Amino acid sequence: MKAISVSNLSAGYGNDPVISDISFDLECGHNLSIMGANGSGKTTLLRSLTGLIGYKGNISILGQDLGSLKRRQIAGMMAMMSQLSPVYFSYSVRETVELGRYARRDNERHQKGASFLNMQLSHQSLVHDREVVDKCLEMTGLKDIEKKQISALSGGQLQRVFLARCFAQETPIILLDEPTNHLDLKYQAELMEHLETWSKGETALYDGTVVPNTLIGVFHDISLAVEVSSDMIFIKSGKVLCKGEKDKVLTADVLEEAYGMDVAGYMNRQRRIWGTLT
Ligand SMILES: Nc1ncnc2c1ncn2[C@@H]1O[C@H](COP(=O)(O)OP(=O)(O)OP(=O)(O)O)[C@@H](O)[C@H]1O
Repeated sequence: MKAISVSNLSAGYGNDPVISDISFDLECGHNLSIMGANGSGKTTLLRSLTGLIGYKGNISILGQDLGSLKRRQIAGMMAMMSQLSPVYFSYSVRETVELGRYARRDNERHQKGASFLNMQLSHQSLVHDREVVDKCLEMTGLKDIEKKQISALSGGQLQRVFLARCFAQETPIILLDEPTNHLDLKYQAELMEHLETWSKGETALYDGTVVPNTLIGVFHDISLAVEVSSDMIFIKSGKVLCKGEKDKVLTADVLEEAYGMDVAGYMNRQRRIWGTLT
C-alpha cells in the first residue's frame, strides 16, 4: 500500500504558489527525506501533506483522498511535528504529551458509534493511554520533568515534548520538520536510533488495520537524512529537482544544484577535521 501519493501538487500562502508541479509516491514502510536550501518550500510541502494549508492537485493518504478526510481521520493516520513556534499557553509536560492521545480516542469513539456508553473511556483504554504516554516520556528523557510547565522549558526540552506528543498519537505515518533542531548530541543520537527502530515497525490504525510505519522528514543535516531514509526528494525553488531511492539520487551534482555550493567538498573537509579526533 502507498503511504502517500501526490500528483501535480501546488500550494502556498497567497495567490502565487510556493511549491508547484510536485508528484511522488511513497510506499508504506519507506522513509522519505525532503531536502533543499532555505526557503525552497520543504515545510510548505510538509504542511500541504497534512491538509494544513490549501493545495491544488491530488494527495492521497493510505489510499484515501486527503480532501475527503475529516481532521480527526487525518490525525488518526499521521502525526506532524513542526518547527518550534512560541508557546502561548501553559500545560505540564505530561499534559502536553497526553494531548497526542486525543485523536486516537476520538476516532475509536466514532468507530464504535457515539452512544453514551461508548463515549465513556474504558478502563483498558485509559491504562493503554497511560502506558503510551509513559513510554514516550521515557523515550524522550522527559519523565523527570513531566510535571514542569512547558512555558518554563529550554528549546531542546520543548522540542522533545513535541516529539513525544507526536509519537503518543500512535500513527503509522509521522512527519517531522527538522526534528533534531535544538537537541544536544545525546538526544540527537537517541532520536535517530528511535526513528530507525520505529520505522522498522508497524502500527494498527484505530480500525485495527496494521500498517508498516512510514517516516517523512525535513532534514538540514545530510548525514542524518542518509542515516534515516530510504528515499529522498530534493526541492529547488518549489519544484522537484530530483527524487527516488537514496542511493540513486544522492550525488555530488544533485547536492551542488540543490544547495548552490560544493557540498561534497564541504563534507570531505568535515571528514578531514573529524578524522583526526582521538
Ligand atoms: N506562513 C507563510 N506566509 C507566507 N509565506 C510563507 C509562509 N511560510 C513560508 N512562506 C514562504 O514560502 C517560501 C518557502 O518557505 P518554507 O518554509 O516552505 O521553506 P523551507 O524550505 O522549509 O525553508 P527553511 O529551510 O528555511 O526552513 C519562503 O519564501 C517563505 O517566505
